[in-house]
Amino acid sequence: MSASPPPSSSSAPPVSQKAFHVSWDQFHRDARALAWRLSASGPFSSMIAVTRGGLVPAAIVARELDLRLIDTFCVTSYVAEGVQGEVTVLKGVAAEIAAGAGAGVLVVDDLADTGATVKQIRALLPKAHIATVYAKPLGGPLVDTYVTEVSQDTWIYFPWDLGLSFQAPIADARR
Ligand SMILES: O=P(O)(O)OC[C@H]1O[C@H](OP(=O)(O)OP(=O)(O)O)[C@H](O)[C@@H]1O
Ligand SMILES: O=c1[nH]c(=O)c2nc[nH]c2[nH]1
Ligand SMILES: [Mg+2]
Repeated sequence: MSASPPPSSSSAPPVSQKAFHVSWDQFHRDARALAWRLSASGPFSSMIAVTRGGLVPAAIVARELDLRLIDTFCVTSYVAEGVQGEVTVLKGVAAEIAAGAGAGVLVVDDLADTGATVKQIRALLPKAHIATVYAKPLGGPLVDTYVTEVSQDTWIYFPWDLGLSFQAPIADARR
């Protein structure tokens, strides 16, 4: 799968140079690995999935940790690949879950990049346990648990954003 170079913008974080393509199988394994790590933390009474990317790992982690009370925190910030706009909260969390500043609440997202999204969640729920599958150096220190770190100049391509496509033989590039 080839990656088109991301667009640049003066307000954007460092333009990604590298591409990390994640298959469904790999994502499932990494989300399970996150659940294994989280099983040593907690216990958690409820979960918050950070939409949209957090919905997929949240389902996998909830299944592994037998969590059934799940809310969403609906937020968006990236307007295009590598181009971050304002972090906009479209929907907060239910009062009963937010009660107690998030104590006993597990928050799950697919990744922490600049950490802007995690900062929003931390401000709302300072006692929550925030977990992501992947993290970049700026976001990783703000997260309580993650599985794999990639460099800041790597763009992660998630399986729900990918499709199968023809690959030209390597020899073609040398002609
Ligand atoms: O650490 P940050 O720089 O805040 O970036 C990480 C966030 O960006 C992406 O979400 P996005 O806002 O693009 O929305 P999506 O989940 O709907 O794709 C990703 O799913 C994280 O939630
Ligand atoms: O698909 C994505 N890959 C990334 O690396 C990333 N960083 C922020 N938002 C992102 N979305
Ligand atoms: Mg997201």
